[in-house]
Amino acid sequence: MILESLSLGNYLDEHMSSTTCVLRVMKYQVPQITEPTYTSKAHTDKNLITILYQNLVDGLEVQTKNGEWIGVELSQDHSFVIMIGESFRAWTNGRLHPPYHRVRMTGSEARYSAGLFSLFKA
Ligand SMILES: O=C(O)CCC(=O)C(=O)O
Ligand SMILES: [Fe+2]
Repeated sequence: MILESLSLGNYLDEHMSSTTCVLRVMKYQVPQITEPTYTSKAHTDKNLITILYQNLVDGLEVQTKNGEWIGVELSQDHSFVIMIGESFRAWTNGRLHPPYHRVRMTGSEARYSAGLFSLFKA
């Protein structure tokens, strides 16, 4: 869909055959202090596209263009967040921008998330 919107639909097969995916499951421990803690530093992903799933405990924050951090609120419990990474920015000659994001932990429950990271084959 992204490629089609950039009139790059003809490159879809080439794209699919030159990329691979890594699935990573993450656990964020309950913070030891009562204030909210940032358990992942603000970053952009370096791969092509990331598909994220967070299980029950929210915490993902994304930075807007004017520098404001907003918590990602999903419309339904079992929704996915899709973000592009730096490789996709390079691949589209800077037409799309990967978002800075981080994870903010509050409360008393550990947080689990799963990320499917697509990247160019080595
Ligand atoms: O756990 C999350 O929701 C975000 C993880 C993340 O940003 C990453 O692994 O690059
Ligand atoms: Fe990330």
